[in-house]
Amino acid sequence: MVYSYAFRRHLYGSQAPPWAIRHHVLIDLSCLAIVVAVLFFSPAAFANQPVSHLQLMDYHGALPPTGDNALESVSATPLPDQQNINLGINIEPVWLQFKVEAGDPPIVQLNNPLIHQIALHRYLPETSTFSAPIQRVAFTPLLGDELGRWRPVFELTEPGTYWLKLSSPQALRFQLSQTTLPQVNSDWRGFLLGQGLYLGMLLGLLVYNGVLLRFLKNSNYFWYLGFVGSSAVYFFLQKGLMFELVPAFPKLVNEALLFTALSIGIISALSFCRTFLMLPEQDRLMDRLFMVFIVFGLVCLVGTWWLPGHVSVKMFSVLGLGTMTLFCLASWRALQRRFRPARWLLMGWSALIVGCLVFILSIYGVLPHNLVTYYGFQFGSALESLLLSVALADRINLLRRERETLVKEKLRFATMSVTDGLTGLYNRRYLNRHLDESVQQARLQHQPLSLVMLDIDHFKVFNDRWGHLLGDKALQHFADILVEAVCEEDAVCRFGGEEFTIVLRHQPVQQALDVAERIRTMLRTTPLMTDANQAIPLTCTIGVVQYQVPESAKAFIARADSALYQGKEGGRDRVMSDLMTHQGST
Ligand SMILES: Nc1nc2c(ncn2[C@@H]2O[C@H](COP(=O)(O)OP(=O)(O)OP(=O)(O)O)[C@@H](O)[C@H]2O)c(=O)[nH]1
Repeated sequence: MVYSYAFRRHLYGSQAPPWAIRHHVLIDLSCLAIVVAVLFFSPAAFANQPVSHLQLMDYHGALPPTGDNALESVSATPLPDQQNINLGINIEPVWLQFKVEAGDPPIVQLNNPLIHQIALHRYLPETSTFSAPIQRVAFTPLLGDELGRWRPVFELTEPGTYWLKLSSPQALRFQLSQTTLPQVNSDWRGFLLGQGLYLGMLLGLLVYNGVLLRFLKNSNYFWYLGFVGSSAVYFFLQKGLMFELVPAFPKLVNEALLFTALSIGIISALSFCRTFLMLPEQDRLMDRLFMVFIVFGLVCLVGTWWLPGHVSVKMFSVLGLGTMTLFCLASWRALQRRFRPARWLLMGWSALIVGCLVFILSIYGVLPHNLVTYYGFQFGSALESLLLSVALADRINLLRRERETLVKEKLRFATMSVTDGLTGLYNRRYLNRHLDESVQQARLQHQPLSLVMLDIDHFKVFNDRWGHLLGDKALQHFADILVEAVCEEDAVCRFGGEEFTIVLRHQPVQQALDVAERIRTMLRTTPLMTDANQAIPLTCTIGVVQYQVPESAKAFIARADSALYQGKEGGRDRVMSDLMTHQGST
């Protein structure tokens, strides 16, 4: 809704037409209704019942307390939310106590595979002591034939009081529920299917954008791949899938790898955003902040292998929150600069933030605990990866369009630089270049080359009598006749003032004389028509010469000019060459 409002402002400014407001309000309300419906009516994440009488024990020893009054000696606090447990970060072991009653479902499972140490003991009332740690249920792992015992699932057949020890440098957030074995397996299949879909989608994006990187060689794609690849690795490790492949994989290494993937992901995302929004060129302040966070990300990357887990968690929380804020701020500022593809970026990061928020709010019980909220972060990440891919495509499109416009502009300027503004013919600059090339070609290929130089007669008198504006029209009229009289490959140029030239490649002087005569006759028989429909006769004098090796282009022009001059001297309205004279009627 916020974006809808922002885009409305962006699209229409302050003068949004009423229909646009109605139309956006409708979209806003529909979005809100869909989000609320999905959040509240999606299937429950784990349709299992919580364990009963769950209490947090005020005891932090490594082993359960012993002695006659072992249970009574430790004070206990019932947890406010028996289903979704959030005990935060704890450096010392945490002990929980719960009860299993006759008739309860036999399986107790804890749905966080990353907790370093989980030990479950049954209280033995006869001796006032605790049993040895209870073995986890063995499952057939996804790959291989061996049985794995890495999942925190216990089969508790005997009613009684149980003590659960948890120690982990990560935040202790989980659900502890009672269920049946078929339900555990069904949940697990659903979970694996979801993870498979997520990882499959990311893999598709990786391959697709990897191919684009290969062809487009654009650094944005490199950072995008870094980000999506790290997200895939992060969730693979965070959801405990590594233990599915290698049940004995050390938890500490899993955790360090998880944070490594997270920092590489954040560094890639920061670099992606930086190059995507062209911050070094467009937003220096944001660019500096991004650089600070990239350095911080590197520090976290190294630190995670050396620092205690709970310190890493805090550092990454600051890094994550700071980065998210920066993304939104930089994208917003880019939108203000009217950089359109930034909207995809803004939507992508927002999807991740919203996903994250939904997840956190469900932990605190504000939102219901169901599939959407439990996997909110992952949903957000999937949506974000998709939107960023769209953002890349949009940006590449924009760049391509910009490049096409540049090429067109370049072509337009190149054409303008060799075109005469009044007549649309080639100008003197073009003539010089073209004649040089033609002379070279004529020399090398031993081909004839002719030059025709034309000048409107008594043009000064024409201007004086009819004015310069009509004089301009007369020049355009003459230019039209020249273009009509010659072939496309013959270069017709305005030499300057009322003087024109035609370069006739591969043509000897005899043919050039025919062309010249044709022009002279056409001009004579096609007077200039004024707006008042008055016919004004025009004539021209033409000098024609054939190239003679080894003269220069300059000397070639000078000879044509001289032939023209002779024609003027001879009485005008005629074609002259240094070989022969064609005199027309006057
Ligand atoms: N209207 C108009 N006049 C131009 C343009 N360029 C040059 N002229 C005019 O063309 C005239 C050329 O005059 P001259 O060089 O004396 O030649 P002329 O009057 O045609 O006499 P001859 O060439 O000897 O027949 C000048 O009056 C220029 O002002 C132009 O772009 N538009």
